Amino acid sequence: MFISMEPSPLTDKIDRWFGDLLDGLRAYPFDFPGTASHGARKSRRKLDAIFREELEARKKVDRQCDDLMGGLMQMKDEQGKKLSNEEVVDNIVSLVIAGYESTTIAIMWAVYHLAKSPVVLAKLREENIAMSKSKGGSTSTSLMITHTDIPKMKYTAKVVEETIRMANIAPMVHRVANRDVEYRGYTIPKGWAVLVWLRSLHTDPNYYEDPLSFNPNRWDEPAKAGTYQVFGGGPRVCAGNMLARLQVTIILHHLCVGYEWELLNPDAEINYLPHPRPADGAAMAFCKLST
Ligand code: HEM
Repeated sequence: MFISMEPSPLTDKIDRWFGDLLDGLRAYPFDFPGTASHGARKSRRKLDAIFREELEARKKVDRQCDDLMGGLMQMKDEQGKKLSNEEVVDNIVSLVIAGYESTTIAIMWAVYHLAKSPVVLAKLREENIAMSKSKGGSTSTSLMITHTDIPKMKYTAKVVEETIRMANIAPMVHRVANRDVEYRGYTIPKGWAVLVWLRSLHTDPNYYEDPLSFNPNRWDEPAKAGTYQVFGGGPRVCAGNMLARLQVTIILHHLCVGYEWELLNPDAEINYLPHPRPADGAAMAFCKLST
């Protein structure tokens, strides 16, 4: 998908290097052997080398592939200028981390919460089966949903939003104070790095009643201004936020119309860094829904 590689021992290594990179992203930035940050930098260099080698090989024989690297190689700005090698590689690494891991985790949490919330799942299934039938599908056969169907799936949208709130996939964002800022009697001096702890916003009972319960109905009303920043905010707000919502919606449609599932370890411990996920990776058993 990213560079059209078949699964191999090398792709396993690439997976591990991306894992190291993620570990370092949310760790203290201490760059000496044994730290997560040091490991992340080493793995980043290995990823760069692999992607650069592939890029140069493609350029040498003018090979065009229908994958992310191929798309980035073709991109031009308004002046017709293409991306440099470094920009192609940086974009691949960023998109895997920002756009692939994040959505995968959102989908995992959606399925996790639904497994624990049969009433919500039943309501979600009802809406999605009705949508499927209206398009000529049967109770257990989902059809392709399109951009005209999605705005009609009001309950599904609430399930997606509640999943993303609860998941806190990006528990914090990084900022630098561009002026002295007074906050609750403290001064944050200009130039200081700041961690904005988004997770605490989304789990604050002042803003979300019973914040740790999975309750899509809370989205009957929009969140209070400034209290919902799952995709960050300002000019650097997540570039893929609508795509992420779309991906979770589509996969939930197909899963809830066609399948049922259960968590194998519903009480598994949750790890919060670098991304929140159950310690067992959310092991589940799926089976096709009987008609
Ligand atoms: C549920 C899934 C996702 C979550 C929770 C998420 C969250 C975030 C957050 C919190 C930021 C930082 C924003 C800030 O600093 O204010 C961000 C940045 C970004 N995200 Fe996402 N994201 C998701 C999916 C995606 C997808 C699917 C893509 C693209 C395919 C994507 C691309 C990006 C990019 C390119 C940035 C950097 C934007 C910039 O610095 O200008 N994200 N995301």
